[in-house]
Amino acid sequence: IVHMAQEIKDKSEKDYQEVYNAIAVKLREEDEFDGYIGYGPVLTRLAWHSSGTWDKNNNTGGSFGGTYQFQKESNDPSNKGLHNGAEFLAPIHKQFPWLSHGDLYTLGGVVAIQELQGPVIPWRPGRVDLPEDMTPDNGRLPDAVYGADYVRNFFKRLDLNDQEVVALMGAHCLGRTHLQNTGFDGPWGAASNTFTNEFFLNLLNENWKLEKNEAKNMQWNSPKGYMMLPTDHALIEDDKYMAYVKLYATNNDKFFEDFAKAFKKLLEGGITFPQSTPTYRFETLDSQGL
Ligand code: HEM
Ligand SMILES: CCOC(=O)c1cnc2ccccc2c1N
Repeated sequence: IVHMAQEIKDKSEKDYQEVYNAIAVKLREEDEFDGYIGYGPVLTRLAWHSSGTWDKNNNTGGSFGGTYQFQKESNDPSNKGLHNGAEFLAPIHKQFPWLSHGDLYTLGGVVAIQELQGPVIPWRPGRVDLPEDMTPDNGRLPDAVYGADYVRNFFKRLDLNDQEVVALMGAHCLGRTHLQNTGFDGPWGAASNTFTNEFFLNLLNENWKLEKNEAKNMQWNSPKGYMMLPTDHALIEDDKYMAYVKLYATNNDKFFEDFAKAFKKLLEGGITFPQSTPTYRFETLDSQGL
């Protein structure tokens, strides 16, 4: 299967910046969601989950077709809680009906990272909605209970290497686990809505203890009230991953640079863009003085 992005001839950078701003203003205004964490983290996870179904071996799934809009995908147990992000974006789709669902879900993640003071994520439009029968099967997203070998093997399907995997996992600086969504919980003074390299500093500096949580899942907890999933902790159990954890803990610019590249690659997996498709680097509200 080839997913050729369509050339959007009648929309300019200004039009897409207008969509960016509409999402960003709504994000700024609706700040009370999830105990004042806001919608940034769940929008980031929605962009990742709508892209993370891709299988490079047969080019099925991925962000192109916007199939998260169909219940077969949004009801995947792996997607529990993400309806909050989709409901947040629904009015944006009404306001800009010309934007495909795939472009909407991925753009939502770009706005979230940038408005939470993360790096600029270059983004290209042209994803085309696919019919419901093209929705990938459930079960393509990763479980949290396994170790480094599982993580490495899982991300091979998304064509992502060790360095890209560690950079991407840095997005776990945002938001929190919710027991009713995934069976993981956290004593949550630590939940953050600012994009930093803190995830890597925590991994290296906290005193982690493996404990069974209220849902009978094992997770790593620290006396200061932080938590890590087993797949998070795996990054300091494996020498190759550990090297990148140390790099990003000590070099925030390098983390931002590598995260931006890897997140773009994740959001574009499986898509062929025509030469003529522009790459947009959006302004944040702050940088526009808005
Ligand atoms: C091995 C790979 C991964 C696993 C097993 C994993 C697992 C999880 C789990 C269990 C949660 C808690 C969800 C909840 O309870 O509501 C979570 C949250 C989150 N994940 Fe991941 N994740 C992975 C990779 C990623 C990647 C690659 C990104 C983005 C680049 C990401 C972004 C997020 C964000 C932003 C949240 C917070 C969501 C919120 O606060 O509602 N994760 N993840
Ligand atoms: C920087 C403080 O946050 C963390 O160390 C951290 C670690 N793993 C997570 C895994 C899933 C969701 C949120 C997570 C999270 N917020």
